[in-house]
Amino acid sequence: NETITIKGKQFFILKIIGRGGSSKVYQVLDHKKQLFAVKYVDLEEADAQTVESYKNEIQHLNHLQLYSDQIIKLYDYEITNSYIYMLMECGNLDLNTWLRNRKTVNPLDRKFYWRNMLEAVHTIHNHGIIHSDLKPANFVIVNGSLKLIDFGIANRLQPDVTSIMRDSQVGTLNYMPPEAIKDTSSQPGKSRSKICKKGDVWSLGCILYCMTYGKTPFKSITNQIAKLQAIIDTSYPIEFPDISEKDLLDVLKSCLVRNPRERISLKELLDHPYLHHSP
Ligand SMILES: CN1CCC(Oc2ccc(-c3[nH]nc4cccc(OCC5CCCCC5)c34)cc2)CC1
Repeated sequence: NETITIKGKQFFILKIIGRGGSSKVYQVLDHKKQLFAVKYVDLEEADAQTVESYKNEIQHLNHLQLYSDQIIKLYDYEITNSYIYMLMECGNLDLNTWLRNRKTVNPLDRKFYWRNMLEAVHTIHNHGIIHSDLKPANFVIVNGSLKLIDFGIANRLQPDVTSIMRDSQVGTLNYMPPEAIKDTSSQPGKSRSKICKKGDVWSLGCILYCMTYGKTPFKSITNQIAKLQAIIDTSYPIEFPDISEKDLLDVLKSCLVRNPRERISLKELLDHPYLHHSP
């Protein structure tokens, strides 16, 4: 069986969890049979800017360990000119897979997971990080609670079409905020518009919408251009079928406001009755 050595410690590969363009995530065991996730990044093809973005993500992940349990644990890492190894906490399941496997989400799980997501994103915002590409695949369930596994800082290494991380929802538009689509200031391609924290609130709202209604607000529009148009079209109404949890309905309507200035803030979401009142 294959092994990986990080800072002199040997790990036994159990299986591959996911793979991207030049990155792979393995489930491994150490000599004490403790389970870990190891993220491997091949830097041979990476340009200096990409290497820099990975180092930046690792520095932030390493620093934010101290601030919240809802950030995935990073135990150690090894960076050379040709590869990166990150030794991380291993979860049971990513939220995207978990959502895909179930029709409905029970209200208690939904509220608990919402609290976890808010805490994780509040933590990165407090340290000046705006994810700007939040989706269920960025969260993993570890012993029943959700943890954020990446900050959207590291460039998406050019995914070779064959092994694109199919479960990681790379490139989905279903969680994209209107202002990111309309934002003409950022030059096309490379730099996603990280214009403001409210964009992450819209994406989180789309995740909660999916946990409430079983699909994201614009899921039914399959044509990508039509989908982008609907997201920015204020005359295209987002449907909010009536539900018994009125606080939840208010959270959804407050997150999915197209004007970022009128959209609820993360701070207000943390104080919202949905998190504090029983059912
Ligand atoms: C489809 N199948 C996949 C494996 C398994 O789900 C996961 C298990 C562990 C994890 C994980 N833990 N720590 C992790 C630390 C970093 C990255 C991680 O994943 C990355 C990427 C893997 C593909 C799905 C999106 C996240 C990490 C994540 C998914 C069961 C479902």
